[in-house]
Amino acid sequence: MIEVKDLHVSYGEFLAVKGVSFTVNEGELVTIIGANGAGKSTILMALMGLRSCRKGQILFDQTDITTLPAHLRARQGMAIVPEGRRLLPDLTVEENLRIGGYIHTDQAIVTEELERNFTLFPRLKERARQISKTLSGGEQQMLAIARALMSKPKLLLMDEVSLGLMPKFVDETFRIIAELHQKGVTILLVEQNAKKALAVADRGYVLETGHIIHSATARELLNNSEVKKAYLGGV
Ligand SMILES: Nc1ncnc2c1ncn2[C@@H]1O[C@H](COP(=O)(O)OP(=O)(O)OP(=O)(O)O)[C@@H](O)[C@H]1O
Repeated sequence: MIEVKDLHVSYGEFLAVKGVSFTVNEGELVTIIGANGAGKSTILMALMGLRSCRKGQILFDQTDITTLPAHLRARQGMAIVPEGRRLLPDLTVEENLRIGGYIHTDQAIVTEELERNFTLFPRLKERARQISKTLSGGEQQMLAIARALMSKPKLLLMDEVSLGLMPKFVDETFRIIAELHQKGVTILLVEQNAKKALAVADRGYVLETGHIIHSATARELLNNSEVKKAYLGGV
C-alpha cells in the first residue's frame, strides 16, 4: 500500500531522516520504533505531506505522491493521528469528529461514520456534546483516533498514541489498535513503547538517528538480543 524509497527529510541544514526505505502492505500493522529524536515523527509527517522530502520517493497505492499536498493525500485515503493529538480544544467531541469526516461530500456517509465510531468508542458517544479540552487524556486520545478514522482511511498513520497516558489507558489504546488491525485497517504505528507496539504489530523497523538499522517480523524483533537490550529494557 505504501512504499518509501530512500527518504531524506531535513530541518534546514539538519538531516533528520537519512535515506530510509520501507513498505507497508495492505492489511498490515507495521511499527517503527526508536529512541527520542530518531526521526519517527518526521517520517510520518513526510508521509502525510506535512513536511517535504529533500530526496526520495513515496508511492501510495502504486501512485507517486512525493510532492502531493497533504489535503490531497487525505482524499487518496491517508489519515494521521498526530503526536500531541491536535484536537480543536474548544469544539465538542462530535464537532471534532465531523471535522475528521470533512472529505466526504455526502453527509449520509459522515453520519454513518459518526455512528461507526460511536460504536467503537462508546465513551465518546456518552460525551458527544462535551467540549473536547475537558476530556481526560485517555479520552482525548480516543477522540484523536476516532477523528482520523472518520475519513475512512485506507492507511492510518499513528504517532506516539500512548504517550503520557496512564497504564490503564495505554492498554486500552493498544487494545483498540489491535481491534482496528483485526477489522482490516492498514496501520503504520510510530512508538517509543516498543514492547507494546511489537506485541500488536506484524512487522517492525528500528530507526536510529535517521537510519533503519533493523527490519524484521515483530516476533523476530522481540527476540533480537540487540533490540531487547536497547529498546525492551533488556527483558
Ligand atoms: N521543527 C524542527 N526543527 C528542527 N529540528 C527538528 C524539528 N522537528 C524535529 N527536529 C529534529 O529532528 C530529529 C528527529 O525528530 P523527530 O521528532 O522526528 O524524532 P522522533 O523519533 O519522533 O522523537 P520522539 O520520540 O522524541 O518524538 C530530532 O533531532 C529533532 O530535534
